[in-house]
Amino acid sequence: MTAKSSKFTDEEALRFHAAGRPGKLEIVPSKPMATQRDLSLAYSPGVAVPVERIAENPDLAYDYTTKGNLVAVISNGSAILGLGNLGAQASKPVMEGKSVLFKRFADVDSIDLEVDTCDIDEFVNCVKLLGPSFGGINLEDIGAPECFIIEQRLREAMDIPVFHDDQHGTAIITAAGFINALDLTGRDIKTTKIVALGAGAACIACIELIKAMGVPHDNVVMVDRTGVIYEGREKGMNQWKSAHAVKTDVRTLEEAMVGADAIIGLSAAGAITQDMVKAMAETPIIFAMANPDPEITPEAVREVRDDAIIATGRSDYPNQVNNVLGFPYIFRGALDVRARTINEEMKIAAAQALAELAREDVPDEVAVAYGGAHPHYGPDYIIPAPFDPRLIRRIPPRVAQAAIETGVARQPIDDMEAYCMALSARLDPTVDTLSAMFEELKRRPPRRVVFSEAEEDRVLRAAIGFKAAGYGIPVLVGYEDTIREKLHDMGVEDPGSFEIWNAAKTDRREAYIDYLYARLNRRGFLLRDVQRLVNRDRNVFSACMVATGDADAMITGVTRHYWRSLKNIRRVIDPLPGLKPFGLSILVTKGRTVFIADATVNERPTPEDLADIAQSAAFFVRRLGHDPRVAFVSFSNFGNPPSDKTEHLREAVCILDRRKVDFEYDGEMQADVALNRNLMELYPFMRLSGPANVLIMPALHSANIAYKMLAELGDARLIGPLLLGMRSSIQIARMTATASELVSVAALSASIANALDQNTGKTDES
Ligand SMILES: NC(=O)C1=CN([C@@H]2O[C@H](COP(=O)(O)OP(=O)(O)OC[C@H]3O[C@@H](n4cnc5c(N)ncnc54)[C@H](OP(=O)(O)O)[C@@H]3O)[C@@H](O)[C@H]2O)C=CC1
Ligand SMILES: CC(=O)C(=O)O
Ligand SMILES: [Mg+2]
Repeated sequence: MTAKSSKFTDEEALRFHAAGRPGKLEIVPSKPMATQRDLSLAYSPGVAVPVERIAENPDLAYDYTTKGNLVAVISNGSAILGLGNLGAQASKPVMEGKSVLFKRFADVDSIDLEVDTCDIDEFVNCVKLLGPSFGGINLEDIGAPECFIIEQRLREAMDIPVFHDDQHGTAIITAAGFINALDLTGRDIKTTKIVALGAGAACIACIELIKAMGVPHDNVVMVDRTGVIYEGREKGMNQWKSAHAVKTDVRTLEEAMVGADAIIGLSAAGAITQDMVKAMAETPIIFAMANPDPEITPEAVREVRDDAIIATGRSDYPNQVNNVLGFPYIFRGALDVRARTINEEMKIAAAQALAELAREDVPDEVAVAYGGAHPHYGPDYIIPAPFDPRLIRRIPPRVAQAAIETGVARQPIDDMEAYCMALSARLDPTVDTLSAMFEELKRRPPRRVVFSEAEEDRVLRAAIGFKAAGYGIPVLVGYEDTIREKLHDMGVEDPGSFEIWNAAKTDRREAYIDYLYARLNRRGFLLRDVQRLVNRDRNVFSACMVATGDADAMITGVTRHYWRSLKNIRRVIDPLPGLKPFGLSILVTKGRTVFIADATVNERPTPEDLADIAQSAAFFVRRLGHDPRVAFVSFSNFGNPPSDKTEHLREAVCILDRRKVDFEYDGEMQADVALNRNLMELYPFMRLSGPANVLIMPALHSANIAYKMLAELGDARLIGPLLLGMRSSIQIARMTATASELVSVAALSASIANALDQNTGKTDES
C-alpha cells in the first residue's frame, strides 16, 4: 500500500528521497577542521583532556560532547505507521524523517538507528548499551505489546529520557485536542462515551491518559481486529488489552458505535464506515488518526454528518492530531534541563500548553503560519498547526519547569524569561516564513504561473510539483505533443488537465504582437522584428501572456543565460513606477539568513539606485519575518582607507537619512564588520544594533561574485536571486536549478504576484 494523496505522485515521493545525497540527513562538524592545530585539538592528543574529565565525572559529557542535544530515533520496524511490520530496514525513511523534524522544529540534533530484531531482550540490550551517546531516546514504530515491555525495561535501565513517541507523544497531542473537542461540544468528561479503535501502542496510551484525566473506565469500549474487548474475551488478548476490557454485550465495532459520543481511531486505513458515523450521537467527535491514511476521510464524514468535529494525523486537513506537535518540543524542554526521564508531570504540562495555545487568538505575526488566516478556536481549529512558531516558545518551558519541579532535572534553568527568548532564536524565520507564504497560496484564488521552458524535464517536473502542492495553476509553454508525452512518462495520470500554450497555434498571438509593437515601434523595432520575437522567443511570448493578463506570473531561466532572458523580458514588462528592478539573493546558513542585493541587474548603481534598492530590499525582508539591518558594504570602513570608489555608498546613506526610512542602515563598511558583532564594537558610533542581514553591494560584480561564492563554497542554501521592482512577477531561475528549487521559485513568483496586486506602485516593494 502507498500513501494515497492528491498532492504528489509515488514517483515524486521516490525522487524526493533519492535526489542529490540519498536520504534526508547529513552530519556536519560543529568545530573547524582546517588546520593541524584544529586536528590536534579535535582528535589526538587534545581529545584526551575531555576524555579524562568525563571519566571522572560522566555528567561532563553534556559539556564536552554532543550528548546534551542529541536524540536517537530507534525502531525495529515492527509497526511502521499503519503499514505493519515491514522490518528494520524499511523503517529507515520514517526514522530519518523524524530526525529531520527534531531539527526543523526544535533544533534538536537527531540520528536514526534501525535495530534488526523483534526479540525483546536483544533490542533492550542493544539500546541500553548505546545509552552514553545520547541525551534522550525516542522509540518509534515498535508494535504492541512488545513496545510496552521494551519501554518499561529501558526506562528502568537508563538515566536519560526514554520515550515511546507512538504511545506518549500521540497521547499528549490527542489529549490536548480531545479536551478542546469536549469543551466545544459542551460535554462532561465524566459522561462522554468513547469508542477506542485499536488496542496497540498508540491507542492504549491515549486511553490511559484520557482515563487519567477523568473518563470513567466503563465509558470506553476498546475494539481491535477481533472486535470489542469485553470482560472474558480470550482471543487475541494480552494484559494491556485486558486492563481496558469492559462488561458489555456489544461485540462489533458497528454495535459499539451506536450512540457513541467520540471515536479515537489509531488502527488502520478505512476501518470506519459512513454507516457507523451516522449511528453516533449528536456532534460526534471523530479522531481518525491512522497514518498515512485515516480510518475514514473527513470528506466521507462530511457527506453523512455536518455536525462532527473531525481530526486526522495528516497535514492536508484541518485539525492535524499528530505527534509531530509534541516530540520536538518535549525533548527540547527535557534536554535543556538535562532531564533524567520524561515523567507524567512533564507530559501533562505539554498537553496543557498545547490545549491552551489553541484557545488563543492567532496574532498577526503568526497568521502567516496559517496561510494568512486567523483561525479561531472552534470545530476546525482545536489544535495549533505544526508550523505555528509559538510552539517552540510555549511547550519546552512548561516541560522544563515540570522537570525541575519534580526533581528530574540535572541542570535547572535560573532565568526562564531568557530561556524563552533563546528558544525563539533557535529557528530561522526565513524557513518558517517561506513555508507559510507557500501555504498562503493554497488558500487564495490560484495564480496562473507560466512555465516558459516546459519541454525541459526539470521544468515539467517542477510544474507537476507546483500543481500537486496546490500552489497555483501551471501554464505550460511548448509543443503540446512533446509535453503531453513527457507528462505521461513522468507518471501523470491526466496529462490533459495541464494547460499548454503553443506560440505557433494560439489565437492570442496577434494581440501580443500588437501590444509589443506599440511598445517597441519607436525603439527601432519593425513590425516583423516584433513578430519574430513573439513567435520565436519563449520568454517574450510568455512575458506577453503576463503583460496582457492571460497569466499572473512567470518562471524561466534554465535554457538561456540570465542576461538574455532579462533583456527580452524587459522589452515586454516595465519596472514599477519610480523603482529600480534588482536581484535579491537569499542565503540561508545555519541559524542565519543574509540577503544580498543587487545580485543581477544594475552594473554600476548610482547613490539613488543604491538607496532605492536598500528600501525595496528592506521591505521584502520584513515580509519574510526579519527586522532589516542594512549594511552598504565595500573594502573600507567609514572612509578608511579614503577612496572615491566608495563615495556612492556614503551618499546612499545620506539619501536614506533624508528619506527618514524606518529601518536600520549604515555604511560603508567591510563585510566582516557588517556580519561580526565583535568587529562591530570597534565602531561604537555604528547605527546597526546587531550584525547586518541585508548587504547592499557597491556594484554588480561584487554582489554576483559574493552570492555565488557563498553558495558554492559555504554551506549556505541559496534561494533566488529574486527579481524585484518589476510591474509583474517574473522570476529567472538559475540555469542549474533543480526541480524542487524551481517549485520554490515558481511559488515565490505567485506569492510576489499576490503582493503586487495587494499593493500597487511603490508601496509594495519599496
Ligand atoms: N496521528 C498520530 O500522531 C499517530 C498515529 N498512529 C497511527 O496509529 C495506528 C496504530 O499505530 P500503533 O499503535 O503504533 O500500532 P500497533 O501495531 O501497536 O497497534 C495497531 C492496533 O490497531 C489494531 N487494528 C489494526 N487494524 C484494525 C482494524 N481494521 N480494526 C480494528 N483494529 C485494528 C490492531 O489490532 P490487533 O491488536 O487485533 O492486532 C492493534 O491493536 C497506525 O496507523 C499509526 O500510523 C500512531 C502513532 C501516532
Ligand atoms: C505519526 C506516527 O508516529 C505514526 O503514524 O506512527
Ligand atoms: Mg510512529
